[in-house]
Amino acid sequence: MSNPAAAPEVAREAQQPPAAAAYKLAKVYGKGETVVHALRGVSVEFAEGEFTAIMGPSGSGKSTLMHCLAGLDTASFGTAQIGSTELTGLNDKQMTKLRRDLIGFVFQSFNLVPTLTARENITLPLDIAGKKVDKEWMDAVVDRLGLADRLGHRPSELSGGQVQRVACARALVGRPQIIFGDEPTGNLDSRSSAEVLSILRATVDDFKQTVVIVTHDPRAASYADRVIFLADGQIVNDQRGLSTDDIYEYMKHLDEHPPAPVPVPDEQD
Ligand SMILES: Nc1ncnc2c1ncn2[C@@H]1O[C@H](COP(=O)(O)OP(=O)(O)OP(=O)(O)O)[C@@H](O)[C@H]1O
Repeated sequence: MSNPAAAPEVAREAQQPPAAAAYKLAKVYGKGETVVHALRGVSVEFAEGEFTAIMGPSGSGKSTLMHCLAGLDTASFGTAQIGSTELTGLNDKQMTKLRRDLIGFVFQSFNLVPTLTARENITLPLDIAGKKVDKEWMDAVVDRLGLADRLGHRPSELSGGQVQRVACARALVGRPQIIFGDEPTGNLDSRSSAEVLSILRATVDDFKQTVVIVTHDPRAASYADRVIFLADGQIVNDQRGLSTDDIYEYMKHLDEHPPAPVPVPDEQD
């Protein structure tokens, strides 16, 4: 549902349209006594060619924000955009095409197809879209993620970390305009985590792709150019160039001093 009052209010970060944006995005679950305001009117733009990490305490709305931005969930109020396309205006078919053409996903819940090999899973989105696989890039991604000798294996023959790296390769291989990751290193050991994060970093630095991840891990967030902190469905801090220690300290501060909830847009109107 689109809210006509949801005019963009955030300052444009760059001359070109943002790779993704939310304007006064609100998400309400349930009603009456069980109502949950998962997002309380969040406005944020993600500039092209930037790596952003979204952090915040459990239940602060990180996944909800990412799912609304990626067209996997719909907002109760406000708008979400990919490039200049407003997602609320799209039908199912248009949404599927937009997700397929422009977005790469590294979500833990996005399972691989069990009957396909790792290689087939990685190229599946391109095969479906009828696009050619860039072999050089595919080899680089697969090498970097340590999957070269696992390409013929099916998901059941891979470890959890390898499955997650295959999902990461699948998201990267088509060089989508924007990559969303929900805890992309959640199940990985520190070495595999570093590989996944450094390849995400490289897609931003070398190919000017846009990456947005949700993470609980300050070390993972420190790979990002920008860290957005959510608490109780609102953005409470938005900074660039933070170190692991800075992020850790701010998360501690958030736990100790949770901000007061802001009124949600439907209450304001
Ligand atoms: N389908 C749903 N029905 C009801 N409430 C929901 C639903 N999905 C999420 N919520 C609630 O919305 C709030 C935000 O959830 P969300 O998953 O976005 O938080 P999160 O910051 O990603 O949390 P975590 O770090 O624990 O994954 C939480 O209070 C959650 O319980």
